[in-house]
Amino acid sequence: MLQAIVTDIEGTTSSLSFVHEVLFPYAARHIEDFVRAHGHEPQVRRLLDGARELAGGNLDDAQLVAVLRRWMEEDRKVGPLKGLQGLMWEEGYRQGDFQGHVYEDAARRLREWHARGLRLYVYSSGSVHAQMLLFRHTRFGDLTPLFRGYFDTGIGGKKEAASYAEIVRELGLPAADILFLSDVRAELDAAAASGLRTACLMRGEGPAVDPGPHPVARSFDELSV
Ligand SMILES: CSCCC(=O)C(=O)COP(=O)(O)O
Ligand SMILES: [Mg+2]
Repeated sequence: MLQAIVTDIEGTTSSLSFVHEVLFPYAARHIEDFVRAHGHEPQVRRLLDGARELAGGNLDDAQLVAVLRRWMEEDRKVGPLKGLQGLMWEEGYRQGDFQGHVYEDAARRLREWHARGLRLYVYSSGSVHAQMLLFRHTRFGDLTPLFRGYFDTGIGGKKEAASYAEIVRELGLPAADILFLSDVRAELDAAAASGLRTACLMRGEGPAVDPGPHPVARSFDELSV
């Protein structure tokens, strides 16, 4: 029996264009000022040090900013970058520069599934902080009360079966009672390898994906839940 749903964000609950045309450019524009203004704060310093270590060099902050901008262009899913992006987006949400994009069908079905007692979780490469900000500031209001928990790459990469095995362990449910939703075939393959049910969201944005053996839905309305 289905007991829990774990959902991806970009391309699944939310549009690719919001992430790539609003969030990423906002962070790229603000990174330099952000590092100058907040680089001395322990949380930001830790993330910058983590990025410097990953970059493998003895870089000063200006060089590091250039590396972080390149990583954003390459859509690198690395923890320190994702952590810094979340902190920068916080200001954007607070100032009303943008709202978190969530498809209408996703907001409605998440509410319905929550009311039916299904346990809902998020698993995204964006930091947990960034995930909560997005769902807190939507045109449908604050959706964060719908979710029991949030996972980011701290638990492992989204294309690795071990990450889903760890999520199953944390949820304390049989893997077969958990449905994972994503628009990325490799993520769905990894979840299926750990025994989760899967469904591939194909919302018609971006290049068409080969869903392989995964059931396909064009919106949350087409999911058999
Ligand atoms: C958490 S909001 C921003 C999404 C993001 O930064 C990202 O990299 C998208 O990753 P996803 O795993 O949701 O495809
Ligand atoms: Mg996605």
